[in-house]
Amino acid sequence: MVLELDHLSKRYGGTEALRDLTLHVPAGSVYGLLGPNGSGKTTTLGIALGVLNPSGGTVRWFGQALSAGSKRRVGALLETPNFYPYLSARQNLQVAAEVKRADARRIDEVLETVGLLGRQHDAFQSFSLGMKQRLALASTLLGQPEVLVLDEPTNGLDPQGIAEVRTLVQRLAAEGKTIILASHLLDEIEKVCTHVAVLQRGQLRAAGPVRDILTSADRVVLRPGPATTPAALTQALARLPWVSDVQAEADGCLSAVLTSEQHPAALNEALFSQGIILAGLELRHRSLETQFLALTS
Ligand SMILES: Nc1ncnc2c1ncn2[C@@H]1O[C@H](COP(=O)(O)OP(=O)(O)OP(=O)(O)O)[C@@H](O)[C@H]1O
Repeated sequence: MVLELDHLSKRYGGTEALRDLTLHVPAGSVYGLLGPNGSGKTTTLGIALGVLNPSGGTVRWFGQALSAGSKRRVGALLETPNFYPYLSARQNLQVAAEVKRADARRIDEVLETVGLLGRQHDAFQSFSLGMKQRLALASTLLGQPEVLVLDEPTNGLDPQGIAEVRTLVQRLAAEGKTIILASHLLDEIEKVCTHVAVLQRGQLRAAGPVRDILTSADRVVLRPGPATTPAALTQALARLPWVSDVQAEADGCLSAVLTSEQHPAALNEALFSQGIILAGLELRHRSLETQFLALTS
């Protein structure tokens, strides 16, 4: 595991910002921390990075307690950092390289990575918010971190800026970096993350691969044919181990959840072989919003 947070708690006076939070980030994952404002994402990242002290619990990076050595392997972007408005992108990175004691010869490479090589001589103040955010990422990349920690990296960006930052995150992940990303946007988590932890009021609601947490709950709605009673259909469904959570719907219909490998057509076939003829079969996608609300309600 790249990062192991175990039983973290955090109190700010009377506010309990985190309660018994345990989450483990596998190497190579793009790990999303998803939750509404105030759910404890920033607090979690702050504790992980050692800028906030937890009230309880432990933080381990690469299997060890946080140290100067492990900090060097982690790059963080918690808020848009201050660059010099009149200096160019390149000049700002030169300053950053000096502050971080990073190799200034890597400036071309990081500018290329974030797609700003062509704008390297333009003043920071002329940049769009998305470009500013990409320059911030470039600055973080100067230290060649293995892990990137990003807090709401697309906040305040227009759709194009959002798309640029997302593409960049995906590109960095493809290069093998582990990325930990806090966001209140489901859509963002679904588009870029492999794993997600859902936080609500400082508590973990669910965690695991995005596919399991956010998209496994599509339901199939079955309308029995004229010769089939709902009871017979229920019995037939009970014989299929890959069908779960059968529920009655309006108009004598039933709905159920299939394991992710199974296609609705296979269900139709399996029921037909038991002598059940359906008058209708329809896949009902639960919107991510509905799933998120269900997780956090
Ligand atoms: N310095 C502080 N003093 C007191 N309370 C705080 C402090 N920082 C955070 N909190 C509280 O802790 C809780 C979690 O806040 P946190 O910023 O971690 O949430 P978040 O999910 O990152 O939300 P946001 O996206 O709004 O930053 C909130 O109730 C917040 O008001």
